[in-house]
Amino acid sequence: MSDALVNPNPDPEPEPDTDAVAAGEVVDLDAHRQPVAPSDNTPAAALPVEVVPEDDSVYLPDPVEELEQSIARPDIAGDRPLLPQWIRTKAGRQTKRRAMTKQARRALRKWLARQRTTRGHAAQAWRGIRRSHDWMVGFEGIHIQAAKHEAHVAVREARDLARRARYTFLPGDRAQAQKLSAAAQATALAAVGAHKKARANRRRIRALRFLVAYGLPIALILAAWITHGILGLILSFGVVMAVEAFIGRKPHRETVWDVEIRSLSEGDPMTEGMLDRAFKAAKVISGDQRLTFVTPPTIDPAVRNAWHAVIDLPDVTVKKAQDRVDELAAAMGIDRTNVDLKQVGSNGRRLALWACGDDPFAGTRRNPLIGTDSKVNTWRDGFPLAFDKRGKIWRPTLSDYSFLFAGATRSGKGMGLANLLAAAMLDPRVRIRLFDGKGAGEYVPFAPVLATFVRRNPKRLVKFLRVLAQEMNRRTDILVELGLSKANEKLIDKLGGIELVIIDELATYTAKNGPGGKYAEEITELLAQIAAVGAAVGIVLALATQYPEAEIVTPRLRGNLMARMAMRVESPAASNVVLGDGMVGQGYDASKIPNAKTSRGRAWLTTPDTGVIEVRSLFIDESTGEILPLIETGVRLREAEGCLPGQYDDPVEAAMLAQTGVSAAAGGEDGRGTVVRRTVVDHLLTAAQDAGRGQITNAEVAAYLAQVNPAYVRQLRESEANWLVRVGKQLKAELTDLGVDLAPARLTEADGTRPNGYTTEAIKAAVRKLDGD
Ligand SMILES: Nc1ncnc2c1ncn2[C@@H]1O[C@H](COP(=O)(O)OP(=O)(O)OP(=O)(O)O)[C@@H](O)[C@H]1O
Repeated sequence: MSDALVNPNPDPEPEPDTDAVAAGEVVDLDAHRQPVAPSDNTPAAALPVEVVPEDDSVYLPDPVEELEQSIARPDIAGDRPLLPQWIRTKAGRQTKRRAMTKQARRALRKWLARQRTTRGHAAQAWRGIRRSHDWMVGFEGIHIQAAKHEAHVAVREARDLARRARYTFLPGDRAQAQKLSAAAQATALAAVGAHKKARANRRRIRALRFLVAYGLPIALILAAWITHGILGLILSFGVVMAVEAFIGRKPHRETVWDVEIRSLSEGDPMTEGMLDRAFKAAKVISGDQRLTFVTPPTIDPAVRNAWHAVIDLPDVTVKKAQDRVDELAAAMGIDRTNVDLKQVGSNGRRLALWACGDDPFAGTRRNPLIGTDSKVNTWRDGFPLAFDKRGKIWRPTLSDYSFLFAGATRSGKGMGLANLLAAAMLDPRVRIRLFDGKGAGEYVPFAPVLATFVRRNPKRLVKFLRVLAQEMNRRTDILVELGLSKANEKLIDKLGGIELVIIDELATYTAKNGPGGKYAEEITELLAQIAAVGAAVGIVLALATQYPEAEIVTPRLRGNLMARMAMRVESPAASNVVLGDGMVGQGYDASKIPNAKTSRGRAWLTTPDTGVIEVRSLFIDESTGEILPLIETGVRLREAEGCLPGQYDDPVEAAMLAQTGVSAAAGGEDGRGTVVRRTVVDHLLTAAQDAGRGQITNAEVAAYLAQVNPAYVRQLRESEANWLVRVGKQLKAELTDLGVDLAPARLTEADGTRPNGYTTEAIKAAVRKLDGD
């Protein structure tokens, strides 16, 4: 089939001939196109424009951009006025081929649908046998009857004429009568011969038909029985009955579909007529109103089976069309997910309509950073997070707001965070601080890059957030000094890098009766404060939770997390907790996302830049360890710039070390985020608890410390008294360094002796003080 189809409807007045277009209208775009009013806030019908990253950040081009380039061949000679460029592209041809295949399939399906039986297949098979028998019997009988009748008549006539000739005595008349009698006899003989021939003919034809109608099936059944036994008998009988049922089918005569109804999901092309009907059926416009096409429906080469058009609505706002998107989609034979309606321009009536016959989120898309070994500028270019229905990849920046990822278990929250981490690792300026509330090992491989990594430790988080709040104030002071309200890219280094605080499974920390219950209120408050002003000074939060409940994510906290991604949730109420009160009523309901493997990562995303849009997160295959090379690249890039944990002065972890005696940089000592403090006070407490008397003497303390710390071991030729004095001094110095006020006191032992030592209560009080409780 030629690529060049003639425009079936160059004139906007008459109804377009929908049948004439097989796979997409080839139209004079220039003739139809009117200038589209530029708009600041809407990207219009144009394919999305991406930020072009500069030299210090790498992004692979979106497939959309590639396609746009591939169809951007200029028509230098101007000799293709009626053909849009895309029809000449591979994508255009493929789309057309697909549409034709789909239509052929649909035609077959419809034909089959008409063959349905209403009285059971056995009846249908019996009808088939009867029909086969009728066919075998044939219509030859009627010829034989006629020939027989003719023969009878001719014989009777010949007999009469012979009798008349016999009894005619006048010589002239007798000769005439004999002549007639002879002719009648010849006719009678011929008629009898014809009758015999017809009978012979019928016997021959019937024998042949018998062979086909009965002989073949019987032979098939017998052959199958002999060669394959009883199984062959059953199978061949089944086949014969199926053929008989097919012969006995009784097609529905009444029309079960309306030829006027066209459906994008069936592969029909989007046409002006289809849209006009759909808008009327959805009651967006009334029966006497008409749509005006600014650009006619054309294929969107970026997405399979997708179309777009720009329409001027008659005395109706785009908002009204958006409100009736469900009905509109249904009238086009697709789901609302497959439709995107955007206002173009500022008069409120120009609509950019995009619709796709297939589910645009049925396929996955890989994160474009996979395989990259260059830096990413997350402040300016953002991080690739998700793709929308038009195939555009959204890249929120780390310069404006904090994030919330929420969804039921296995809905894809982790993938959202993985996309964020993938880009953050490749930006050495980002100090990633990860608090894993689930406590599993999934983030351990990231540890070498993480400025802070702590697993399931609410007490540590609350202390950290206090320190971070101070850090936020320090940064704010710098901005105040410079007379700025918000950090800019040049200031990032001066401020101390971009702080990205990731908390996976927030409920561990903010649930009142969870493991962090004691700190829940303070953590929520600190998070809300940091989310409110942090982004302005380069501190960004990314929180993830499986329990989107008002207790876990309070409305105040949610209000300050400006970018929120609601994956599939369990209830409309949970969806509202993420997206905002009343959003379900406006049609944004994450609980309607199907609970299926193919919908993992699907979500409603709301940010100040995008509004509420439907997306699916980009995919990073954990099973094949796709993230691991990115971690290695992250380590290499950071090492080169002195940005690995331990290579630079980190005021946050330094403060945490001073407060708690242990650092969680790169996951702490074991690199697994198991940040357990092992100070001398802990040793004292363990020793006292081991002693089991509620107190411990100096001598016992010295003996215990010598076991756990070589510095306390008694030296060769050191007298016991000297050793005890040395241990006492060393211990005092360590306690002073920790800021712990714990001096030995005189104890009373059960045997009446009064050695120096510590009560367990006094040590516990020192531990509590150290923990800041
Ligand atoms: N955008 C996506 N495309 C394809 N598959 C995805 C996508 N997002 C998630 N998945 C798959 O869904 C599964 C669950 O994802 P993930 O672990 O991110 O969910 P989760 O909500 O964090 O689960 P959990 O609550 O158990 O931690 C994984 O196997 C993942 O590969």
